[in-house]
Amino acid sequence: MRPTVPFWSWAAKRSKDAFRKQSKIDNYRSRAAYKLLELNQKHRFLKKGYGVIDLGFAPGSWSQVALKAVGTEGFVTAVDIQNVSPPQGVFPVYGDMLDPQTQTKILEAFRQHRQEPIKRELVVDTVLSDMLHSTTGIRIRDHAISMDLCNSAFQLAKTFLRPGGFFVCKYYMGSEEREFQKSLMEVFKRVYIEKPKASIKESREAYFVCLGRK
Ligand SMILES: C[S@@+](CC[C@H](N)C(=O)[O-])C[C@H]1O[C@@H](n2cnc3c(N)ncnc32)[C@H](O)[C@@H]1O
Repeated sequence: MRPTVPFWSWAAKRSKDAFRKQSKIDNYRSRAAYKLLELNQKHRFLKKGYGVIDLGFAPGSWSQVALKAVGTEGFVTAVDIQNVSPPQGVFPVYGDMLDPQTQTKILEAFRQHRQEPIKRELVVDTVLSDMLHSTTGIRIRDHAISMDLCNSAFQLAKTFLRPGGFFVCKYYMGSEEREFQKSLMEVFKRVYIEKPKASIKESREAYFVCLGRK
């Protein structure tokens, strides 16, 4: 019988395959869904009616989780460099987040998709980034590319987030993370580093969870 505690609190003790199997049962596009579910259960950055930008959405399990959490009154705009169909109800923007033009594309997408006054279009509640490049195995290089992705997500968060808003950002551990964390702390009231249970222990990924944009 399924225990009543959250799935990820017992699955991690079994095997990483437990998350993959469960994602098939729960109809998530990948096991990454459980990372977001766990982070959100702890920090509550996805709520009914929220507007969310999901960076690096493909294949789409974070968008699925976000869409369910925000409901029909909220919206999810999802960005990826890959041309993957998003989950139904999620509005896609295709582009490279390292290209400054992509931010303009996102703004355009808001204009087309949301028929509201321009003032509202610039304000979202939560920016998620699960972006990661194909890692090379060379730690310094993988860390440097990841920090570039984090910085592009942070720039976007500063442009689009309302005061009090939230920013969740995956990074590949390395020497520049402290400096990046300091920049986050200038913009957000609280900044946490998290390693959710569905994240493979040996992997060097972790997440900044930033609460309360100043
Ligand atoms: C780990 S996957 C994200 C998984 C996703 N959160 C989910 O739940 O299905 C990382 C994604 O980041 C995207 N990505 C990597 N570099 C990018 C870039 N420069 N611009 C936009 N997306 C990028 C990749 O294409 C990939 O789809």
